[in-house]
Amino acid sequence: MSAEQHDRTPWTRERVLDAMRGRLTVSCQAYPGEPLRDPRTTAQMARAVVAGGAAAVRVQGLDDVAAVVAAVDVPVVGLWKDGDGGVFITPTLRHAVAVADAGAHVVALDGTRRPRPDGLTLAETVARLRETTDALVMADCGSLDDALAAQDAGVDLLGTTLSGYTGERPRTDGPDLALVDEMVAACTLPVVVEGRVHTPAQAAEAMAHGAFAVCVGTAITHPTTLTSWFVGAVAPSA
Ligand SMILES: CC(=O)N[C@H](C=O)[C@@H](O)[C@H](O)[C@H](O)COP(=O)(O)O
Repeated sequence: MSAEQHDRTPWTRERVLDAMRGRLTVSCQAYPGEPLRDPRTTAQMARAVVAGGAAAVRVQGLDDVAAVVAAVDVPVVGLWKDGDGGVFITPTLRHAVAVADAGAHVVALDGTRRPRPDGLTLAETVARLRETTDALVMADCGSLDDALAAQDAGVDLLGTTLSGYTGERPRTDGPDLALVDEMVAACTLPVVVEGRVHTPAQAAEAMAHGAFAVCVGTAITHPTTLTSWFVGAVAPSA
């Protein structure tokens, strides 16, 4: 089906989970000031990764979420990054509602135990969000304690997204498979392995560790970083 011929079947909770289960989600993000930072470009990138077999896409920013929802027929995991330190991934209820209103099928938000800027708990945020939307909620976690608390708070999916970025876990070279093991053993919710999955072998390893799905960003959609890897290899001292 082309992007012009949209499948209008609603993305129910079960349909979203079925689409993502055991498959690859690709994060399509360009950061402020970067050459590819444009919702139209993000939508083209999303179409490109779906053409390659991505089962879902993860997208940052309200305009980008809306553009991508209109461009592809796979679930869109939306988020709104605000700030660059502390709690910055969809940090407040207001951000989460806006992401859902932009059309995201899954709202990804900070799923850590840190205080949120609006003073709400994660449980309060999830409960209030559910009053306005049927979108699923993905908690971006940085540790097992985050994941257990997020599960208690009522989210639908747990991500390892923030492992290595909150001070609770080391920033491993590849995905934090030790955390994956802990989360798969201790949590009942689906675990999305996200963060520093840089090779197909690492993605396969994450699945073998019990991941519900794997989400890859940089290694597929961030050419500036990819280029720097090669630059460093070709001319290590440049
Ligand atoms: C920590 C943080 O801000 N993570 C962000 C979350 O949306 C993105 O910058 C990452 O690109 C995404 O999680 C995918 O991870 P990776 O690009 O490592 O495959």
